[in-house]
Amino acid sequence: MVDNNHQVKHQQTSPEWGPTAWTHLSTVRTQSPLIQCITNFVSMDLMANTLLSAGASPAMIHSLQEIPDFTPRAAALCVNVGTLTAEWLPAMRAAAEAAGRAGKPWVLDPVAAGVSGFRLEACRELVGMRPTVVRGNGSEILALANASVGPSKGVDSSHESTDAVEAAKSLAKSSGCIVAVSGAVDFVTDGQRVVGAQNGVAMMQKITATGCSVTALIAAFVAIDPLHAFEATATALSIFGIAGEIGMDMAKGPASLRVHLIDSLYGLDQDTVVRRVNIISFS
Ligand SMILES: Nc1ncnc2c1ncn2[C@@H]1O[C@H](COP(=O)(O)OP(=O)(O)OP(=O)(O)O)[C@@H](O)[C@H]1O
Ligand SMILES: Cc1ncsc1CCO
Ligand SMILES: [Mg+2]
Repeated sequence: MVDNNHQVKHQQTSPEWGPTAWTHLSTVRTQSPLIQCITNFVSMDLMANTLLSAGASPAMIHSLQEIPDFTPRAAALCVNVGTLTAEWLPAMRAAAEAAGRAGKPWVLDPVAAGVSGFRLEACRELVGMRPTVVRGNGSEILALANASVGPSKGVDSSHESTDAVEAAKSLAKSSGCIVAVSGAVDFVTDGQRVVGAQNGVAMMQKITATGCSVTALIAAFVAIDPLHAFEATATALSIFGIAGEIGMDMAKGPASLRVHLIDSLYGLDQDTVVRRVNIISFS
């Protein structure tokens, strides 16, 4: 499907993705799903504001003591290991378990999965608890799929997303999760099907926590369409990318893109979404 020169073969476009993406976004706006986020200190602000501007309701609630009461009431859970410590891991486990028991979807962001044995083991344990979706950058998905700690740039990717498509497929097959790899093309796979969302701008990589934030947006989309997690993951990635594209027209650099991205996500209308969604199938 993707050869060594990163040339994608057997592409197929589907006219249904635009209307599906609009249905997902407008349903998030009308239902305003409550999304529990256990996330890193860097991403809390952008993640919460991304969810709010999309119409969802974020709650950064991470204490172990509150999980039994709170997690079953959330529409979905987002777990992000960006600033992981041994003290935070029990809350992540407990929330994942509580979401699973309540039948609520949950999404894992395996930030910097390959930088240490501690982090890799924690991520692999969480993947074993069967998140609905795992979303990482190329290096993170490769580290998880290969169970390898290796030289890396930390939280940033040193791989293209195309480098990790086969790893994503094998991780999806072995875990039973939907796996998404972000980058110039955001790939989504269930182990069989692969689609690529081709929206977004490169400058989004220069804003910390855009990846974390799109993972939370995936949680919101999956919350309102849990039976179609594959599709909801692809449309969330595409919508976030479109917000970045429109935001970029007004931005002077990363700081102003961060502001305009949020404003653009808030202001997206049906015509713009249907016209700009660029998701293709590889089969
Ligand atoms: N070259 C690119 N062109 C277009 N969009 C991109 C590009 N690189 C990244 N993006 C977009 O930027 C967002 C973040 O993706 P990225 O792969 O940088 O995540 P990440 O490394 O996990 O980020 P972080 O850890 O800072 O949250 C995604 O929406 C992705 O589609
Ligand atoms: C920069 C950074 N360090 C730990 S988490 C995080 C946010 C992007 O993943
Ligand atoms: Mg990340």
